[in-house]
Amino acid sequence: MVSSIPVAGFVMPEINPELPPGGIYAIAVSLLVAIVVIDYLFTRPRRIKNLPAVPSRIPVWGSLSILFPQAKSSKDSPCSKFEELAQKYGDLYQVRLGTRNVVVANSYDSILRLWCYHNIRNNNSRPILHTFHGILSQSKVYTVGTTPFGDSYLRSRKYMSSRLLNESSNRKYNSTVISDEATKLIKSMLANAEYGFVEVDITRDCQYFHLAVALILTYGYEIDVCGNEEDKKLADEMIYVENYITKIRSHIQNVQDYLPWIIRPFFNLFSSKSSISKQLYVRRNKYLTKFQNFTSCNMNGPTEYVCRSLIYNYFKNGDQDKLNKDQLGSICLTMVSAGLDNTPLNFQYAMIQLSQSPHVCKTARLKLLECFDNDSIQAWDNCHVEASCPYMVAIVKETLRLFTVLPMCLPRETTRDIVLGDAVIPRGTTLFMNAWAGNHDKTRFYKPLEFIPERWLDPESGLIDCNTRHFSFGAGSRMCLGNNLAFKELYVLLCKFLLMFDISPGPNEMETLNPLELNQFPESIAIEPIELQIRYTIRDLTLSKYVEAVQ
Ligand code: HEM
Repeated sequence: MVSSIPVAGFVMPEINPELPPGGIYAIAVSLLVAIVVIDYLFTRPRRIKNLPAVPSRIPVWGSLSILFPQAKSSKDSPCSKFEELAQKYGDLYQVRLGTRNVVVANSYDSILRLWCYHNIRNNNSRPILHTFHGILSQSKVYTVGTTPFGDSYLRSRKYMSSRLLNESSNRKYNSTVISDEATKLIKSMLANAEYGFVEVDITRDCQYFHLAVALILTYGYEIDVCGNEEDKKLADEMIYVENYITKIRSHIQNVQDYLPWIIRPFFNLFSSKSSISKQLYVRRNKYLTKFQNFTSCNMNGPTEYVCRSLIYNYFKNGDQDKLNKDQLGSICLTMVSAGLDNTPLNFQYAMIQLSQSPHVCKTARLKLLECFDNDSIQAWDNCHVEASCPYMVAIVKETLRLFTVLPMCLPRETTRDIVLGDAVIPRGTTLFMNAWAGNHDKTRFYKPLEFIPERWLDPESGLIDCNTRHFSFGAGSRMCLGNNLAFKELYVLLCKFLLMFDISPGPNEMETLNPLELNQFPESIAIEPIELQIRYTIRDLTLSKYVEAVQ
């Protein structure tokens, strides 16, 4: 309603603050129409023909509610929500998340179709995400796993694989380091054992173990968390910072990554991520520089560990033409962050399962000892050389499958068109692997939520059945590069723990063994079980005396 007030010879219109209800509706409807039109013209991603689509009724937003608000229970975790949608739309479908059209694979077969076979080279990039690549990584040096496809990525991956992780000579050396560090971990448990047992949640000790291995291989730096208070503080700082960064960089937690750039500042206003991440990056740089300086200072009088380290050999061999300093930095970053949570969390979950499965422990021990003439000391000293016990390999595989520490894997981006039946998934499309759904696919895994190591063994030969796989390390051309190292760490730890201890439930009551229900952070990228103590009782006194005497 407009009235008139005479001012100095002319008439000014006055807006009546009390708009009639019709006016408010008119404004609301115009706004809505504007949003729909803008969405239609600018932000709506193009749907892929002939591929089932989850209906998207909310402009700009689409189905982002799958990732937001934050999950409170296992049912709200994104992998469960995506799996639920698969019951209606099939195991492979497209879903609109903000401005992105994401293709999600939710079964064993659909993951193989999209990540392996002839598509193996067509989906080998990572999407650029605003929170991680824009805000968190201010130095623009990413881990190998988060670097988009290109020359830099290829060089880093190749160098890391050949010089550090996968060639037979470094695999042999890595196994020796793993064995020594596993022995140190168990020695510290023996030292803490009162009345012949110790009750502990092993995750933190296992993080120290993994960190020690990673620092020796990368820098030749020997961290001593048991004997040196400064080193312990340093290890705790690294574990805290790396865990925090992993949590806030998640591709399934940051809805702003999927929204138009114009809306993002609004989300950032209510989020302290930006300022926290700046502090975390300063803290991370501090320890990375410390290790780099350590190796540089020891170039002229190197210890054996320094001599075998990645950094020492990079400078000694003059590899600057193969890899520039940023790419080397990217590998170092990967080494200190990748696996720091994943490996220990898997190991703790294996211990949770074994504490409830005395028959599995008994069989495992018998089978392991059989490989070493029933001599526990020989088994202790040599179990790292080769993964020669199929039953132990089966336990590791079953843990990785059932636990699925990264239930939504890491996101991918297609680098070429992918043809799937009548559908063409265009280049540049984001793909999500629901690894949880693939690893618990009933059509492939009998009783998928039960811990059955035998499922990995050929019933006739007793050897590992190579026709089945799991997706906990991802799949295809960007599959986890550290899978051999992580596997060996789990294998050696498992062998040594089973040789040394009887593993039984601790004081905590376990209401469930379902990893999703044990998870403290259902919305997070990784499954982190609530703290659970397990009882480790020394079973072989001769062996424990032998290990205590090891220098
Ligand atoms: C149990 C422990 C671990 C698990 C479950 C795990 C899992 C994963 C997963 C799911 C991916 C994404 C794969 C894909 O997109 O298909 C990945 C990537 C990667 N992981 Fe691991 N990881 C573990 C330990 C490690 C360790 C110890 C290292 C390094 C020493 C490592 C290095 C990498 C690298 C470099 C990539 C990126 C590969 C690429 O993008 O080319 N991981 N990991």
